[in-house]
Amino acid sequence: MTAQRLDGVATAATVKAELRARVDALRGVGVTPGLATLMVGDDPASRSYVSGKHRDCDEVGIASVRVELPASATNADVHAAIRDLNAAREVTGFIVQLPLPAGLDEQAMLEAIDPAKDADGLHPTNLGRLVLGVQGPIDAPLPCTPTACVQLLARHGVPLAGAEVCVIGRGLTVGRSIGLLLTRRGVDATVTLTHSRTPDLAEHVRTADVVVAAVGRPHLVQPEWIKPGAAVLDVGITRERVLDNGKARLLGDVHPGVADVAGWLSPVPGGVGPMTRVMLLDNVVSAAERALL
Ligand SMILES: Nc1nc2c(c(=O)[nH]1)N[C@@H](CN(C=O)c1ccc(C(=O)N[C@@H](CCC(=O)O)C(=O)O)cc1)CN2
Repeated sequence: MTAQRLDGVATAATVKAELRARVDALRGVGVTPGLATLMVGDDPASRSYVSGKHRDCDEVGIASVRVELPASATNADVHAAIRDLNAAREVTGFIVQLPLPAGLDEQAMLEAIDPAKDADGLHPTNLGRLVLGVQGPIDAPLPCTPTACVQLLARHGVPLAGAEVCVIGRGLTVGRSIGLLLTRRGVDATVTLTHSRTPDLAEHVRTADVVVAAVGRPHLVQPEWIKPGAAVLDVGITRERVLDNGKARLLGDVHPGVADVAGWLSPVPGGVGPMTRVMLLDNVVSAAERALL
């Protein structure tokens, strides 16, 4: 079997076209959605992700503002920048790019963001709404990578109702919240959350109809772990230095041989990553729409 590709680039292009129409409608009533990014330090991967977010904004007509602080910034400096963004009228939503340099209190920064402007959906109030199952006419911001995973599966027709999902990884941006989305009414999957200390990890994966690998350990998930025909989402990205051409090779958490067993597989690059970026735009546009209600 050769798995069907869960194509994040093509699906993101479809979502961007939908977002462009929503942005045009907002502009029609005098509202321009605006995203700000706050980056501290000079991590090359973070810099490239942040640049991608601004390019995406340009493509769909969202205004964007880039705020940068040096790696030497203190907790007080970052708090001050967050306060400014909370107050900035032209900023509909913003993110603090993670990870922050060592010594900065990541949790305190996320909590300092105005929940109404939390474009990442990682503020405790918004995660709490997800736990409580609060759903309004326009959802509160949802965490971007988990929604990216659900959308990528749903838009490729992967059945989720009644599916057994095994999530590997308990990190903030994916593992801790994806189960809440997958078990929502209307999605109706059954979720097992595993992590690097789970004994017999392979046994949990073997019974899953859908596997979400988000641990950041290259090629951890082996072909013989996968139930034939299962859908496999590769969320991990590790940069391996390739010195010949100076470029880094990107490795996912899933061994390439999984493509011979799985029914669907998201590639790295080109799978969940591009979808994560459009889900961020969706949160920004939704925040502007919510403000009009
Ligand atoms: N504030 C946040 N910080 C971080 C998040 C997040 O959701 N919010 N997630 C990751 C990084 N990230 C977004 O910020 C992100 C990572 C990767 C991609 C992506 O498109 N990857 C490409 C490969 C690009 C490359 O590395 O060359 C792909 O998979 O095709 C988008 C967003 C941690 N920080």
